Amino acid sequence: MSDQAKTAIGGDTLRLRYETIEARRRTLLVYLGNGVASVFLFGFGIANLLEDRYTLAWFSLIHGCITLGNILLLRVTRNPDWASYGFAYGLLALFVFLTITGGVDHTGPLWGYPMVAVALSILRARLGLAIIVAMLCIALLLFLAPPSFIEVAPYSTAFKVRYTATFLALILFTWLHEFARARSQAELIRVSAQIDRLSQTDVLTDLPNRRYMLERLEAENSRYRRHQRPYAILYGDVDDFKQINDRYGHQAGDEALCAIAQALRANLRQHDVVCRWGGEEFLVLLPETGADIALEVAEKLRAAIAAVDFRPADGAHRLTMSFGLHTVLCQDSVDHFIQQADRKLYHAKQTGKNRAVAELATA
Ligand SMILES: Nc1nc2c(ncn2[C@@H]2O[C@H](COP(=O)(O)OP(=O)(O)OP(=O)(O)O)[C@@H](O)[C@H]2O)c(=O)[nH]1
Repeated sequence: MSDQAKTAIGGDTLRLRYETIEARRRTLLVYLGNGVASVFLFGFGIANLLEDRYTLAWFSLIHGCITLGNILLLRVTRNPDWASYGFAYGLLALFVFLTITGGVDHTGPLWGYPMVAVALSILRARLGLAIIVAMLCIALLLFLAPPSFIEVAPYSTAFKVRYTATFLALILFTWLHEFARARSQAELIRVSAQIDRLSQTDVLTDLPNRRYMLERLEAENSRYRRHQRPYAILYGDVDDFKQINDRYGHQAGDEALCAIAQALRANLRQHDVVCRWGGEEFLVLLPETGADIALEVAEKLRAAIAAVDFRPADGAHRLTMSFGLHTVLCQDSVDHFIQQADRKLYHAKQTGKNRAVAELATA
């Protein structure tokens, strides 16, 4: 298949689709994560205020404001990345604070565990893992810091050792999970792209098939509705193809179709699309092309097919092809335009074959 068709049919489209879904999922999670964090932080803040724990209270309330700010930022920028950075900062700051003060009855660092899950589901995998590793490093530094440098809640040595070990295990399993998930996701995209490509490709000629062409035609037709830029459809049919099958066999017929497909592809621009429409019929879409150029292209293709050096087993056969071409200059359905091209093709067959017909006689 041509490079042009490969990029269109290949994994890029699927990857793009996947990234759009992923961006939507992240936006939703950033809203949700910041929303839940705001509720918790304001709740903690008020509870701590009522119990006269002012440092904890103000810290919670300030970070509650930061998470609310993240929600506003996301609404304004529509970019989940900025709000994610704000959220990552909030998580880290909250973790540092809870570890230093010990929270309620020295249970503060335990909030690190749910934070791991939250960081991974809301932040991108790489940023999420970086935040988790940063949390562990911060916890270690605070556990080891001399009291003269910073006063940290008095955790027992047994707690520090077990906390570090369990946090390390959590990081390891989280990383393994993330690694396996990323790999299977990449594989899924690859296989889906392959299936997508196969479902839109003609097995014999490796050209795009009718299904793919119909999608492209619909897209081109909607573009016409928006911008009124003309486009052209060439309907090509190999002349006396039955004779090739009858004289040289079906295999030679298949080879002729492949040679024709190659010649058509080689004589079109990068953004034109050619497909095997069915049997010995081919359809060409010429985007943003007026009637004069379309006729020139049809003539060029006709001449290119006539010049194909096709030599079946014990003989030589001159391949020729007839074309009906229709330039879209008004709004109607794709089916209607194909029918118009088909009528002109019929006329080309009736008037001697090996020709391109752009207009039907009005008389
Ligand atoms: N080898 C081969 N033959 C095919 C394939 N698809 C369709 N055909 C044959 O193509 C032939 C088309 O014959 P017709 O519709 O009579 O057309 P034609 O002989 O080209 O005559 P005109 O269109 O009037 O020039 C039929 O014999 C089909 O069996 C294919 O994939 N491989």
